[in-house]
Amino acid sequence: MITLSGISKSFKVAQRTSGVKSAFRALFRRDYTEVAALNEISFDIQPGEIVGYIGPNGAGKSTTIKVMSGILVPDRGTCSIMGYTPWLDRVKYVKNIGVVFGQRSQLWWDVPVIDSFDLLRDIYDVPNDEYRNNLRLLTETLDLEGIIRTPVRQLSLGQRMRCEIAASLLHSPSILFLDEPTIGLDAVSKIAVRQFISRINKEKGVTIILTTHDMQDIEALASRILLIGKGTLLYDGDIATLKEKYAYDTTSDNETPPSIEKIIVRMYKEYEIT
Ligand SMILES: Nc1ncnc2c1ncn2[C@@H]1O[C@H](COP(=O)(O)OP(=O)(O)OP(=O)(O)O)[C@@H](O)[C@H]1O
Repeated sequence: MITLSGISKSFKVAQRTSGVKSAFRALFRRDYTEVAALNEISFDIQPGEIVGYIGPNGAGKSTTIKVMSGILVPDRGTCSIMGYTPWLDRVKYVKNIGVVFGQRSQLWWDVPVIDSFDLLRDIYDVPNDEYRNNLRLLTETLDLEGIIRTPVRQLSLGQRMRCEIAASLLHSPSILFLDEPTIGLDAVSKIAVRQFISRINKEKGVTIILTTHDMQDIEALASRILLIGKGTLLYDGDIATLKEKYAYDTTSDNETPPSIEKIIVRMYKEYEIT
């Protein structure tokens, strides 16, 4: 369903130094450095999987999600998702995917949530019956009834995040990219979001790629993880195997068996990516 092969992406970043002299010089000459965000990333994801995409800050997770959702064009490599190349077939492709960036909103700030939903229905050209059914189901399961007529800017983070997730699913996508969907949520909201993600995966077979720094998200949802560090894919395998491998590892502390959080910290150290 998803195949990435040798995806590389770098960014050209203007060097800025402080001081009036440097600012003046920068008007005429800019120095650039290149940041290699992704280096030959390859993996396959099958329909119905929930994959945890993890790695430390700046590892390249969001860049990968942006490439997979067609927002960024890689420098090299191929990406085929449901037969589409995301950045080439954007218009047709986006009907098949939902994307949630925990740190950004796809909802219009000043209007009631329902107006954003209606707009998304028009953008994605969702048939009326399908839209009504999805809206009803999402309103019930994500408990949106009391907030759907409120402007987005008046919502709490947890309320907004539930609306963001609903917004990403109104057009019944087969694939959902979740980039830090539980960031900043309280314990109750986190559990509610996790339960919902698990439910749409089980009941609707939605394939989910989840980036998160919250290892409890991973523990609760993913059976497979992809570990990325400094733009390179370092581990691709199931969590059960990792747990077996580290089952009797008591080097970091006395926790036996170690939690997934401890295992990941250990892996970050082993791969020298912290
Ligand atoms: N638009 C951009 N311009 C320049 N550099 C960028 C840009 N976007 C990302 N980068 C750089 O690419 C690298 C990977 O960034 P990315 O956002 O993919 O990391 P991440 O794994 O999602 O990190 P985090 O966990 O902190 O969100 C970082 O070094 C970052 O500074």
